[in-house]
Amino acid sequence: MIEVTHLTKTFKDKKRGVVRAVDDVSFSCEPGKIYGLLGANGAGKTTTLRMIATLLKPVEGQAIVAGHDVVKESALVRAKVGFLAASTALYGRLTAREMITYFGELNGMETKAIKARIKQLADELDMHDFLDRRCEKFSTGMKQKTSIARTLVHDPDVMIFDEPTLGLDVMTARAIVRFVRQCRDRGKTVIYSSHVMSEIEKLCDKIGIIHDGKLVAEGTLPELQQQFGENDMEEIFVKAVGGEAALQAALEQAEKQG
Ligand SMILES: Nc1ncnc2c1ncn2[C@@H]1O[C@H](COP(=O)(O)OP(=O)(O)OP(=O)(O)O)[C@@H](O)[C@H]1O
Repeated sequence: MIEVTHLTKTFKDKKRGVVRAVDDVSFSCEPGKIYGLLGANGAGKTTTLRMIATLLKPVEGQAIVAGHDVVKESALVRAKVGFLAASTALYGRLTAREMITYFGELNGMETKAIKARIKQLADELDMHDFLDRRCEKFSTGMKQKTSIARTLVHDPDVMIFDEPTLGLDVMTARAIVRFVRQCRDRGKTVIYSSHVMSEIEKLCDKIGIIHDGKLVAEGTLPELQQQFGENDMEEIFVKAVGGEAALQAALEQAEKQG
């Protein structure tokens, strides 16, 4: 279970002054459900997820993850969370199996449990062909699958995926979406961030639209369709963020920041 209340994060930026990257965001996600966080570049998705995963401290508000406070009980939260970030890195000289094993050991797992878990992950993510090859020669898709496996080797209750299909071909993206669905079906609490509308639409039980640090709309797909009087997720999204001009302005701002 994840319960986020009034979560806020500010950054001091030389050019822009104080940036409210995440501004009074509240939402919750139950076990066996996928919460989709949808937002344009710079909307505040990664900052929100980094706070939930204990990598950043909120300036206000609270996040309770698997029963523990992310600030006061960060070690307990970390043991229960797997966070796949865009920056999740691999050591090129290790094979995928060595890499996953290493992270299993870091998580205090026993050899037998690691072996069984690698087999399960390799089956689910279709990794057997490259498990014993070095990561340095991997395609983007192979790297991403290995990153997912090493992030989730300890089979955490809470799984956070930050734009997991970014830059992947259709087949690899589909394999990853299928895998995320399996995690949900096994009772995991899943947060999935993306700016790919179709993925969010198909995958998520509840959708939160984040814009300029604020959660501007939330609901199941039918609820959002009813609220905005639109069937198409893209139209819902554009309406929720205040129209095309507001979206364009936010994207230009994000581009300037690089
Ligand atoms: N360390 C930082 N210092 C200053 N500003 C930051 C920092 N990290 C994030 N920001 C700013 O906070 C805002 C939200 O960024 P964030 O990375 O959370 O957005 P995002 O929705 O994940 O975007 P993207 O899809 O581009 O990854 C942006 O304005 C960004 O420039």
